[in-house]
Formats: sequence, C-alpha cells, structure tokens
Amino acid sequence: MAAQYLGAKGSSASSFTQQKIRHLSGDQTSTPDYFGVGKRSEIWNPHREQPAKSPATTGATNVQQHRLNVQQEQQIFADKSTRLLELLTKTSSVISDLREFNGRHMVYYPKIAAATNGTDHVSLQRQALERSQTLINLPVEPELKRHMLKRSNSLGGTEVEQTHAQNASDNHRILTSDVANAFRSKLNVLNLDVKVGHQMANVNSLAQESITALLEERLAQSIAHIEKIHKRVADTSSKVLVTGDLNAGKSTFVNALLKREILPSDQQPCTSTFCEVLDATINDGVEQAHAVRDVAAYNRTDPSTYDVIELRHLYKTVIEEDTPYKMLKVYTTDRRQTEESLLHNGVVDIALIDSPGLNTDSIKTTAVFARQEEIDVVVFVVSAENHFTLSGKEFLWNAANEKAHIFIVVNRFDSIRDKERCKRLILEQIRQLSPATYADADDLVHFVSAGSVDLEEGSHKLDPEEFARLEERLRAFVLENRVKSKLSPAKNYLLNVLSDLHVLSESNHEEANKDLQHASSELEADKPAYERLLAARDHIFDQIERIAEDSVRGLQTLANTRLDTAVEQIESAISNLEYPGLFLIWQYAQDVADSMAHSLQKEVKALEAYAKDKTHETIGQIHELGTTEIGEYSQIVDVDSMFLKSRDRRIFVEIEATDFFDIDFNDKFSVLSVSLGAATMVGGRVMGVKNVVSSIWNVSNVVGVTNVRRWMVPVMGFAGVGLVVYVVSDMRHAVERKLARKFKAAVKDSNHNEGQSYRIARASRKTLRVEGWELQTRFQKAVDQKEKMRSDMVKKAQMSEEAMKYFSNVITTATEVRSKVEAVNTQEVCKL
Ligand SMILES: Nc1nc2c(ncn2[C@@H]2O[C@H](COP(=O)(O)OP(=O)(O)OP(=O)(O)O)[C@@H](O)[C@H]2O)c(=O)[nH]1
Repeated sequence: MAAQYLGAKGSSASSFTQQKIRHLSGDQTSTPDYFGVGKRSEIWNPHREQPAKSPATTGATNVQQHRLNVQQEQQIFADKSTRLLELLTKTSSVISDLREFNGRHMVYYPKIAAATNGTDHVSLQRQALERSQTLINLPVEPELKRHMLKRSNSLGGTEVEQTHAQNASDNHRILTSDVANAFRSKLNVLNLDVKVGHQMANVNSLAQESITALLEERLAQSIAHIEKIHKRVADTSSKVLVTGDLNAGKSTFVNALLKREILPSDQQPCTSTFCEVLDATINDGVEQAHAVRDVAAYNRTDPSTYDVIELRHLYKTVIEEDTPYKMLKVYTTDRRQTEESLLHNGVVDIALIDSPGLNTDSIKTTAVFARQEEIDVVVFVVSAENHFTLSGKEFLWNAANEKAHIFIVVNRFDSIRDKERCKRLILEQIRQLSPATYADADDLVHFVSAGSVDLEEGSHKLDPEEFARLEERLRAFVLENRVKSKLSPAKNYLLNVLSDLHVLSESNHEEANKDLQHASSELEADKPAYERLLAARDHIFDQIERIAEDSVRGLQTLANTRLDTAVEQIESAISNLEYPGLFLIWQYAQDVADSMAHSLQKEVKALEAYAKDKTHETIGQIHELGTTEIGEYSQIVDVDSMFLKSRDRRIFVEIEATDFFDIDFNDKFSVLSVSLGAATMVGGRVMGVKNVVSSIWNVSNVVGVTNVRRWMVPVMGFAGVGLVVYVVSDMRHAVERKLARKFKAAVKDSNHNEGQSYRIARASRKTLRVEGWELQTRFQKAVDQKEKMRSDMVKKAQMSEEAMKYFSNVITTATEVRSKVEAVNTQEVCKL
C-alpha cells in the first residue's frame, strides 16, 4: 500500500527520503510537498481518491519500500523525540528557576479589582489598612505616632505619603476584571482559578502569600508532568490494548501476533484480568509472569510488588474468578528474527495488553484503561459471527471520541459463509460508531481468522494473506500513532506551558518596571526631605547641647554669686535678733550661729527653687525645638523630682569663750585702749580710745617718764575697771562680730558655696540631659525610620531590576524554546 505514495513522478528513494525527513522532522522552510504529488492537504484527506497503482510496482518492491519507509520514519521519529526531550528538559529547568524565583520574590499574579462579592472589598480594605498600620506599630508613644504621621508630611512627604504611594503602587496590581480576565484567559496550565464545587473560584480573595503557594504548587505539578511526558517520549515502546467482546478471540489474536501460544484461550470466557505481554529481554531474558496487585506500585526489580508465575501455570491464574491481581505482566521471548518480531524489533517495541471481554462489569475498567495516555493504540476485536454487542458498541463509541482511530479486527471470519454480506454489515456498523476509522477502513478494519495462524514452533508456514496484511498495517499504525500519542501531547503541553511562562513573564516584567519607576521616583522625591532631616538632626543635637549648657552654667554662676553675697552680708541675718541680756549671752551666741546657718540654707533653698524654674524653662525651649522639627510629643521630664533629697549643708560654728571677747592682746594698745574706753564710757564722755592712749603717750614724752610713773598706778587701776565695764558692755557685739567672722571662715574653708552651686547646676544638667536624650532618641527614630523606608525602597528598586532582568530572560528563553517546539511537526505523519 505504501507504493501508492511513491514514485508518482519517478522520484528516487534517496531524494524521497531527504524530502520526507526534511518535511516530517519539521523543517518547514523546505518545500512542503515531500511526496511530490501535490499539496500537503491532499495527503491527509481521508476521503481523497486513491492514486492508481503503478503497474510496474511489484509486491516485493512494496515490501522493500515499506521497510525503507519504516526506517526513515524511525529516524524522523528519533529526531523529533530527541528534540522534544531537550526542549522538555529546558522548559523544566525554566520552571524550576521560576519556582526558585517565586520563593524569593513572589511572582505577581493579577487580582481583579471589581469585587464580585463583599469579601473582595473587605479583603482589599484590610490590606490597605494593614499597610497603613505598619507605621502605627512603631514602638513609640501614640501621640508621637500621630505627630510623626503629621510631621512626616512636613519633612518632605514621608510615611503618610509613602503609605498612600504604597497603596497606589499595590493598587496598580489590582486590575479591572476585564483586564485580569483577559490575562487569565491567556493562561492554560498556570491559571490559578480553581474549581470549588460547581463554581470557579478566582484568586481575588487570596492573600499574596497564598497565591505564591498556589503558584508554587502549580509549577511543581508542571515539572512533575513534564517529567512524566519526558519518560513517555523517551520510552521507545508502544502499548497496544487489545479489547473486545467476550470470547471474540482476543487472546487467540494476541497469540497469533506473537506466533506463540502464550495466553490461554478457551471456548468459554476466560480472561479475568489484564495481561500485558512484554519482551523478556526487559526481564533479564527470563520468561515468567508477574502477577501484580497494585499496578502503580509495580516495580520489576522489587519482587515484593508482584507474585511470580510460571508461564505454563498462566491459565490457572488467568481464568481465576475474583482474582486479587489487577494485571499480569507476561515476559516472553519472541523467537522470530528481530525485524519480524513484534515485541522487540529494533524499530518499535510493542507491548500487547490483552483485556477481559467487555460486559457490563468490565466496560468501565477497560474504558479507563484505554483512556490512559500510555496506550498508543486500541485494537478492538469483534467476532464476525456476533457483530458488535451492546457493550462493544458503547466502548467503541466512547473510545472513538477519545482516540479517533481504532484498529478493528473482525475475527473468526472463517466461520462466516456470506463473507461479503458480513463485511458490508460490519463496516456499516463501524461507519456509525467510528466515522474516522471507517474512513480509513482499508487500513484499519481487518477481517481475519486469528485461529488459523500457525503457532507451531519452527513452522515456516506463511500467515494467511489477510492476517499478514493486518500485521503490517498494525505495525504501521503503531508507528504512525506514537507520533500522535507520544509527541503530540508533549508538544501541546510544551506550547501551553511556554505560552503561560511568556504571559506570566511579560506581566511580571511590566509590574517590575512599574515598581522600579515607582521606587526610583519615591526615592528622588524623598531625597530633599531626607537631607533636611539629617541636617536638622545634627543641628538639633548641637542646639540642645548649647541651650542646656548655657542654662546650667548661668545657673551655677548665679548660685555662686548669690551665695557669696549672702555670706558677705551674713550680719544682716542677725540684725533682727533680740538680745536677751548678758546672763543669756551664751544662748544669744547660739542663736546667732543658727540664724546665720539658716539664712544661708534659706538662700540655698531659694536657689534650688530658682534652678527648678530655670530648668523647666530650658526644657520648654528644648521641647519647642523638638516639636518644631519632629512634631508634638509629650514631655516626660518632671522638674519636681529635682532636689527631692536635701543635699544642702549646714554651716556649723562652734561657740567658744573667746567668742565673747573681741580683744586682741597682741596689740600693744589693746588692753590700755579697752581700759580707757571703759573709763571714758564710765566718765560719760566717750572719746576715741586710741586717741586717748596716744594723748597719754604724747604727754609722757613731754612731762618725762618719772612723772608718768608717779600717776600711772591710779590710772591703771582706773583703766582695769573701765576694761571690765567695756568688755561686759561690748560682749553682744563681740559675739556677733566673732561668730560672723568664724561663719565666713567656715563657709570659705568648706568651699560651701562652690559645692552648693555645683550641686544645683548638676541637678539641672541631669534633668536637661534626660529631656535632651529623649528628643535625640525620638529624632534618631525618625531618621532611622526614614532610612529604613529609603533602604526598603532601594531594595525594592534592586529587586525590581533583578526581576526585570530575570523575566526578560525567561521571555527570551520561552520564545526561543517555543519556536523550536513549534518547528517539531507532530501533525503530519507518513502513512507506512
Ligand atoms: N473458528 C475460529 N475460532 C476462533 C478463532 N479465534 C479464536 N477462536 C476460538 O474462540 C474461542 C475464544 O477465544 P479466546 O481467544 O479465548 O477469546 P477471548 O476473546 O480471549 O476470550 P475472553 O478473553 O475470555 O473474553 C476459543 O475457543 C478459540 O479457539 C478463529 O479465528 N476462528
């Protein structure tokens, strides 16, 4: 039959081969007409008129040409599958990279803005609120937060604007339903909308993290699927499922193909489970059957996954009703020459699967089996005597929908008397059940007698002509079909997933670009405010230091001066003291000492009060400075806590007996003067004592020493009395003078004034420092916050740049891979 495609214009086999390889391997730049018989579409029109056979074409040439075609087909298939395998690997690695990227950056997947239900709005509002609350969660006073929000505006549009800008930035990710739906409609395998019940739930209500997780899951599934496809494309064998009505002769047919009595056949329905016949070379050349309970878990190299059954005992297992086995893997050797072998012929290894006859119980299982991707060809065996039963029709009808072409074997044809009528009736049934199969009936429908095939070992008897032809067509059909069943799904999946990667990457590239623009413009717009903030911070730190130091120094100087003055004028502290008289002079002295001490202490207290006021005033200045720069905040420092513990020192003056006499015995005139003083007081005339003494001195010089001696004694006596009188009468003032002198000396010796001034200044400095620190901390927080925001923006910009670069690479790779996948032609296959 292959000859019908050949030599119409007398083309040589080699030029035919080259044309065909170019064409079938997808080199679509070359002339599409590889058969040289006209337009390509003509080749595939099932209703085409068959070209007339060349009378010169002999059967031998046909066979030879068929074999040549098979080899070429094999070469083309190998080329296509190698290319697809590479492209599958490449695509898988692109998806793996995307998974990794999704883990780091979160791949963007658009959401729909127009809420379809209340939840969407609530969710969007919540997101916006969460974003705006980021600032509110800062570890600062509520009042400060409020003001920082307010102030940040004056600092050049920081947090509040950023929050709005962030919202705007994120909102641009939320699309109108039309745009998002348009985006999603472009997605095939990576569309994240999931079916919940009878409705499609979209991802709007999901948080970005959930979308990321969903996408991750989808990408992982995609990689697993590609791995499965890869395995299938790399697998050189094809699976042929043989099914049909009960007792139609399926097992007999499989044996006829194998030219061996492998599967048991019986007049009564006997096949109770699926039997897959495979080449024994796969099983290290050992002929045996593996009875499998769990097909998914079956592993030939793990004997725990199956029971071994000798081939000669197969019958018992196969006919066993209620068998626990779901599948029998029958490894057998095809004793024919390699090129004649069906199971292992160097071109395509075929595994034949015999199935239980169709009835109401088995139809479902068989239909599921037939639908499996790994089934390359479905062969339906129908008994020529019974035609299609109801189960057979149902199966064929469904299978035809899935696989389009079914290979139909009408068996037991030898038992039919009116063969033409039988053919006509059965073909009519096929026309109704599977029009595609009917259209190719010449190749796909075979009337044979499988029971007539000689299975005798070493027999050289040729197969009946019809069966030989069936065999040739079946091999060709398997070869043709594996392009459809193996390569087409691979190609389609790759095209879908690559298209999705392209769509997703374009959208992400666009988003990353928007993010980059946004981050860059935000940084640029914020720069002056940031610089102002930094300058203000440095300035304010200096200012605080200066204001506080000026205040403290002023306070210390003032305290010192005032205390010195107070000491200087300490006599005024006793001016109002009542003198209790000579007899209580000791008590009076005590009172004088106390008064002076109290007076100084009072001054210290007054200075402390002043220091509080002054400190309060300075705190106010610092606070005002702070609020001007970072907004209102509460003052935490309390000046009332200053000087809570009394640290003033009382000046103690020890009262001694000498404090009552203010006479200097070292002075040569002292005693005399005191006596005279007393005398003059006694005489009622008070004159300067020194003047009197010097007058006497002058007189003695004039009158001579002898005369002086003569009247000196009475004078001295008189003076003594006077002295006593004077001392007694001056005792109050003597006490006051002496104690004042002692007090001043004590103040001076103890450095009291300096000490107290220093203490007052230190207390003020301490309080001011707390306020200064508070402001510095708050300021630093504002700076840190701004710097964090800026560094986040920079990171965002960097990430956006990285994302743009990454997605543009994905776009390039996906485009390249896609065009290579498209170039693999899986539509047109050569009919062998
Ligand atoms: N006359 C004739 N009998 C055949 C032919 N092929 C099979 N048979 C007989 O039909 C009966 C059933 O054959 P099987 O191969 O067991 O049929 P089956 O479809 O595998 O049966 P189940 O798997 O049990 O449904 C057997 O007795 C075969 O000898 C044939 O071409 N001609």
